[in-house]
Formats: sequence, C-alpha cells, structure tokens
Amino acid sequence: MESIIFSTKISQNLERFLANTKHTKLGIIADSNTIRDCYPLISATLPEHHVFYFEAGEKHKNLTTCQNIWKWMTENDFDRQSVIINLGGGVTGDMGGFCASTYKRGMRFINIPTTLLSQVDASVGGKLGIDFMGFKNHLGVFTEPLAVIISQEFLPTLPTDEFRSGYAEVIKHGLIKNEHYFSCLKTTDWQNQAWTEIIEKSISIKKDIVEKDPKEEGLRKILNFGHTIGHAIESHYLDTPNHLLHGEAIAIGMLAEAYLSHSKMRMAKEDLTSITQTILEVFGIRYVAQSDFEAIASLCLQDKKNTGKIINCSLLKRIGECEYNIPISEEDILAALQYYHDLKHEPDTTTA
Ligand SMILES: NC(=O)c1ccc[n+]([C@@H]2O[C@H](COP(=O)([O-])OP(=O)(O)OC[C@H]3O[C@@H](n4cnc5c(N)ncnc54)[C@H](O)[C@@H]3O)[C@@H](O)[C@H]2O)c1
Ligand SMILES: O=C(O)C(=O)C[C@@H](O)[C@H](O)[C@H](O)COP(=O)(O)O
Ligand SMILES: [Zn+2]
Repeated sequence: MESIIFSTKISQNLERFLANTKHTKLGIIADSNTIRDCYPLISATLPEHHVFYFEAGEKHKNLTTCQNIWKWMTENDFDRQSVIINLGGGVTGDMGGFCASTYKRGMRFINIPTTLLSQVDASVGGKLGIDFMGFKNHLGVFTEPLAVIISQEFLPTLPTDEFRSGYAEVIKHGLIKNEHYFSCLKTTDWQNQAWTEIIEKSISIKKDIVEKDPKEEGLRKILNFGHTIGHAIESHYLDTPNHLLHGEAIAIGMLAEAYLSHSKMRMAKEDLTSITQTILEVFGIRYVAQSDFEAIASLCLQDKKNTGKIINCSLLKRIGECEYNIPISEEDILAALQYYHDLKHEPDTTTA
C-alpha cells in the first residue's frame, strides 16, 4: 500500500520527499482551479519541472484530456524514471494517475489531494480511471501512487459545495464500517467537524479495507455503498443543467440504497430513518425526475460490480455493517428512486 504522509507544511514535506526520490523529469498535473489556488503553495520549493493543466470538472475526465496529457509527456521527453505529481481533487488524481500508469507502461506518481473528497477517499487505494461512453470510471487500472501527501493547507480555498460533496464519502465510511463514527458525525454540525480527526479516521477505514482486498475481488465492494445508483444518477445528469457533484450524487445513492437495505436486508426502520435524516439535513433534496428513473436504472447495468446481467449492490445490514454482492433488479432500483422522490413530500425533511 502507498505511504500516506500527513503534512502541516506541504512545501517542506514535498521538497524533502523529492530530494529522496531520484527522477529524470518531474511533471505537475493540475486543473484550472488548482493551478491558481494550490500550485502557488508548492511551486517555490519544487525542483525543475513541467506543468500541465486542464479545464476543471468531471466532464473533462475523459479520453480527450488523457490524449493531451500523453502528448505533453511525450513532447517533454518523459521517460519511465520520471515522476508525476497529481495536484488536485479526485478528477486530477484518477486521470493523472491513469495517464502516468499507462504511459510507457507505467511511470511513478505522487498524489497531493486538494479537496476533502480526495483527501478522505479518492487519493487512497489505487483506483484510477476516466469516464467513457457516459459511464463512470469505465476505463481504468489499479495502481498505487508512490505516496500521498495530505495537507489541510489547501482547504481554505475549496468552495462549500465541494466540501459538502466530500462529506458524503465521510458519511459512507461511518455507514459501512463504524456505527460510532456515524453517530458522532450525526450529532455535530457538518461544517464544524474536527477535520484532522475526520480525515485520519476516514483514511484509516478505507486503508484497512483496501489492504484486505486491493483489487475489489470481494470486501472492497463495500466502499461502493451508494455508488450503484449514485454513479448512475451522476452520469445521467452530467451534461445537463441539473448536474451533481460526485458526493451529491452519492448522497442520493446512499438514500436509495439505504431504502433497499431496509426492504431487502431487513435493516431496521430506525436505521433507515436515521440515515435519511442525517443525509437530508446536509444535502437537502435534489432534482431527480420520475421521467428519468428508467434511464437511470438502465445505466446501472454497466456497473463494474455486476456479473453479466445481474446487478450486484452493496447494502447495509445495519448502520456500521455492509454486505456485498447482493443482487438487485431494475424494479428494485425504480422503487428506491421512488423512495427518494417521495421524501420531497415529507414536511420535515425538504431543505432544497
Ligand atoms: N479513485 C477513487 O478511489 C475515488 C474515490 C472517490 C471519488 N473518486 C472520483 O473523484 C472525483 C471527485 O473528486 P473531487 O470531488 O475532488 O472533484 P474535483 O477533482 O473535480 O475537484 C472539485 C472541484 O474543486 C476544485 N478544487 C480542488 N481543490 C481545490 C482547492 N484546494 N481550492 C479551490 N478549488 C479546488 C477543482 O478544480 C474542482 O473544480 C470523481 O471523478 C469521482 O469519481 C475517485
Ligand atoms: O475505493 C473504492 O473502492 C471506492 O469504491 C471508492 C468510491 O468512493 C469511488 O467513487 C470509486 O471511484 C468508485 O469506483 P468504481 O469502481 O465504482 O468506479
Ligand atoms: Zn465515491
């Protein structure tokens, strides 16, 4: 597993790390926001390097951007002894890591995650990839970074919606593995959490699972709770005015899959109520039209956990315990989406 460095002075930690990492060339991959807000925090102490940045956003996590990255690597004579630094959120980490690990069959890379979401989840565990044909992370590989360097110095410029998006993965970590963690999250205002503890706790939950099953042959599928339906919703609305951030879509996915946990796994009604209240308090209700349900359900047919035409979902037995490879039907998905839709009419739960 990659080494994870918790840093309070990113420029110094990175300088030290690079001094001990022999490389021919050094490349920085960022997006249009992190080049402005995050690169200045590390640029002064970096040794000689090349920079590539792309237009920020999920819709640029695609083959066209990858081609531009591979061209930049080639034109600047990167070789297998070169090192790439991915400076940004999950989009930069997933795509930059994918490009590095496929260029000349593999170059080393370091992740410097700059969003809450990428610090608690995306930068750890070696899942890399891009979207393709409208499906999330459809092309990709498992490759560990050389290191992940995590610093909260980047977070002050992160917009509130992006912060909240990352919080969805934090809630997920509590729901799948640690009831106590979830109940602490539940009782504290989400904007006033103790972020140092949250980041460390979430990473330790994820790391523990990934170490046991790095290539998602079994147990790791629990990290995908909320993602069967959540990814389908994210993909469906990606290029529309109703587009959702990854965590916002996963929050809806977790509500829908919590409903299925109750209906198919006998998770207690009190647990469903507690999950529903907690997620709605943070995320409110978002636009998911009934007329889109069929299309969303059919996107689930391409989920990577599936076996042939069987849609396998990760569902909760109770808060803090998740099971994987639970077959669900398209009708189940429609019922779960209806559950989400109907929450809009509950007087105490609608905030948006
Ligand atoms: N590989 C994994 O295990 C894994 C896990 C979870 C999510 N993901 C993927 O990660 C992606 C979502 O990650 P994300 O939420 O970090 O999205 P992102 O990379 O798009 O970053 C979110 C936004 O914040 C901006 N930004 C980043 N850092 C900033 C900073 N410090 N200050 C100001 N602006 C900043 C970015 O430019 C972008 O506009 C999705 O593609 C998802 O599929 C991967
Ligand atoms: O690390 C994992 O495993 C996860 O499932 C973490 C998820 O939060 C993340 O969104 C991941 O990229 C989803 O993977 P995918 O295999 O469903 O594309
Ligand atoms: Zn996710």
